[in-house]
Amino acid sequence: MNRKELSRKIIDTCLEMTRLGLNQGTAGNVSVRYQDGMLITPTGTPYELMTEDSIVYVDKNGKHEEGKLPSSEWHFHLAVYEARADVDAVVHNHAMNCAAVSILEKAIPPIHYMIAVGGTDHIPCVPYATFGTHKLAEYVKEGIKESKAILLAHHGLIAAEKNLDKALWLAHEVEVLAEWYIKLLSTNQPIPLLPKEEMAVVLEKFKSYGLRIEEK
Ligand SMILES: C[C@H](O)[C@@H](O)[C@@H](O)C(=O)COP(=O)(O)O
Ligand SMILES: [Zn+2]
Repeated sequence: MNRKELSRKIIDTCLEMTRLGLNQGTAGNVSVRYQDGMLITPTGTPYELMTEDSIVYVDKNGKHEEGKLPSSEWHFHLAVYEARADVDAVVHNHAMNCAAVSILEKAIPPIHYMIAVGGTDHIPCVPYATFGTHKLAEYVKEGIKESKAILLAHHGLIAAEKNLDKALWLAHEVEVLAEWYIKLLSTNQPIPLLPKEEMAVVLEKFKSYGLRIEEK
């Protein structure tokens, strides 16, 4: 895809993220790896007002093109691309249930085998740091090596995948897991978890299982 097509795809992903109920207002941001850096949504801009020209190129050193302001979270988007050569798209949101679990500063444990979507047996939660900081990017860089989906304490979710469709799919799956977890916590009952051995089996199976769509 050329830059214009990728920019359109970024905006469509943002709009779909809101349509799926995974975000609200101007929260969240989306990027794709591009040349030696990335294309990313602009800061503080309602998704429905974005055009292809609004999308900002940021190089691998964090230098952005003139006349445009990238998302305040450009540090952690770059950090994801540095940490993982296997992902080319990043979605960040403040989805209701993911944010709720992140406020508890909890990882989502193996309540259901779909927890394996991130590539490990839980969805980690990285420590809190102020939005838009190097500190937050440092935490993200470590966390994302463990799992393609991570919670940011007192903030929200990051999902990284090979393309935007897959990253959004992952974000949606994790929001469902987070909703189940919040419901389970509210029962005040002990929560049975899948054993490590079973999660190892599922994780192995997931290596050859994936979303069978290629991005258009
Ligand atoms: C304050 C921001 O909303 C922050 O939470 C950031 O993480 C976010 O989600 C949206 O910021 P940008 O509009 O700068 O991408
Ligand atoms: Zn945010």
